[in-house]
Amino acid sequence: MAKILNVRNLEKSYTSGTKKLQVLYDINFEVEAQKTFAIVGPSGSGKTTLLGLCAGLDRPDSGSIHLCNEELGKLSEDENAVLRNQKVGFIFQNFQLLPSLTALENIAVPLELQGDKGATRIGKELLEKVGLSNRAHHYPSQLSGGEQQRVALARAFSNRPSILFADEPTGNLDSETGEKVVSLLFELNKEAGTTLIIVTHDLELAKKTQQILRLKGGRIVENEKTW
Ligand SMILES: Nc1ncnc2c1ncn2[C@@H]1O[C@H](COP(=O)(O)OP(=O)(O)OP(=O)(O)O)[C@@H](O)[C@H]1O
Repeated sequence: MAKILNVRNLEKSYTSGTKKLQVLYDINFEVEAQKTFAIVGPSGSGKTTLLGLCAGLDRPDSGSIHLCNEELGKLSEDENAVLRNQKVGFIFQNFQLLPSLTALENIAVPLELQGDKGATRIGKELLEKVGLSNRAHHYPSQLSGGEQQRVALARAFSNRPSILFADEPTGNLDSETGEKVVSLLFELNKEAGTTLIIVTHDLELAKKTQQILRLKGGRIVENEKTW
C-alpha cells in the first residue's frame, strides 16, 4: 500500500523572546493511504503541533515530511497552499465556520473560489448526507455545536481530499453529540476513501482508528497498528 504521509527525524521548537522550547523530538512514522490514524497523548505533548506540521500549516526545525508524494520542505508557501486546497481537508475543535456565510455557503463558497461550477449542487448533496438539508440557509450562530460540526464535516469532504486532518473534532461537544459526529465522520470517510488523521483526547474515538500514535513529552512512546 502507498504511504500518503511519511515523517522522518522531525524536530520542532518554539521561540518566545530569548527562550526556546523544544516540543517534538525525533518523530518518525508513516501512514498508509485510506487508513484511519489517531494521535493521542497528554495535554502539551505536541499533538496539535505535529498535526500542523504534517498538514503543512507550519515548518519543522529539521526532518522531512512527505505528504501526498510531495516533500513539504521543498515546496514554496504558494505550492504548499495549492497542495492543501487540492488534497487536504481540515476539521477543527471549534468548527471554524465563517459566521457571515450560511451553512450551504460555508461549503459552496470555498469550492466556487477554486472554480468548481457544481459548488452549490455539491454543497446541497453534502448537507443532505449530514442530515442538515433543512438548515442550508441558516447561519452558524443559528446552529447548535453538533450541527455546526456536521456542516464542517460536509465542508471538509467537499473538495474530495486525499487526506483529512481533524484536531479534537469532538472536543467542544457533549459525549452523545460527539458520538454522532464521529459516526458521521467515519461514514463519510469510508465512502470517500480518504485517509483520516485525528488528534484526540478521546480514547474511545482513538480505538475506532486503525493505528494509534501515542506522544509523551514530545516523543513517540507507542505506535500501535490494529490492521
Ligand atoms: N505558537 C506557540 N508558541 C509557543 N509555544 C507553543 C506554541 N504552540 C504550542 N506551544 C507549546 O508547545 C507545547 C505543545 O503544544 P501542543 O498544542 O502541540 O500540545 P497538545 O498535545 O496538542 O496539547 P493539548 O492536548 O492541550 O491541545 C505546549 O507546551 C505548548 O504550550
